[in-house]
Amino acid sequence: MTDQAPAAQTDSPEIPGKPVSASRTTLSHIMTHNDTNLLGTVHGGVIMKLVDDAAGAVAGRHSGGPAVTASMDEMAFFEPVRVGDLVHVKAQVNWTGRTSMEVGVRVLAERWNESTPATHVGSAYLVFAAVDADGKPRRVPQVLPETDRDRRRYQEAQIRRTHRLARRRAILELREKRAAEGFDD
Ligand SMILES: CC(=O)SCCNC(=O)CCNC(=O)[C@H](O)C(C)(C)COP(=O)(O)OP(=O)(O)OC[C@H]1O[C@@H](n2cnc3c(N)ncnc32)[C@H](O)[C@@H]1OP(=O)(O)O
Repeated sequence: MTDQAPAAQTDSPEIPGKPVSASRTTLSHIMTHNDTNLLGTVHGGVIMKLVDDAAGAVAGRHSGGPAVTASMDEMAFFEPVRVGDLVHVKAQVNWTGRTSMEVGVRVLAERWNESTPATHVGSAYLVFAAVDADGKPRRVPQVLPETDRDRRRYQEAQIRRTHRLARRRAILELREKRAAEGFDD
């Protein structure tokens, strides 16, 4: 079940859809001692910055202009990243709404000077809103999934979207109810 049909599909036929592959991007970076936390492994915040950078590039490419991070959820770290790891941050648009896009990101790490298989060290889902020159949301092209994997990711993103909206609505309703009961918290 979805909360709505993507608006690009229904009320903005003048914007042609774009395939997932048109904006898919990989950002790669070698981790150094500047990137470590107090435990000596790479700081999660350093990885999150790369994730936001890669996702922002994808959102800008897909929407054809500026896009801002609206939310980042389900950032998961599976394995520690170490100094000397070559980190690849792979990002693609999973889903589009009227003015927002969900970008899925996979983080892989391999030793910078060894040809061993890369390890999947993290994943994240971010929502970006495309904005105009005044910072107001603007319409985005509908994303066109091309492979079975793209289609699965699109369907999973719709489920996350439904849950994000339901969670936001439930919290707003609770706050309104408490305010009506006289709570000032
Ligand atoms: C790349 C960077 O580093 S940017 C820096 C960090 N980010 C920012 O500064 C963004 C600050 N926030 C904002 O400017 C605004 O809140 C915006 C543009 C994200 C949203 O503006 P609003 O006036 O709330 O617009 P609106 O409610 O229409 O939301 C726009 C779209 O974003 C989606 N959205 C807004 N907030 C969220 C959220 N917290 N989580 C998920 N989606 C969201 C909406 O569902 C809507 O999508 P749709 O049109 O596809 O249905």
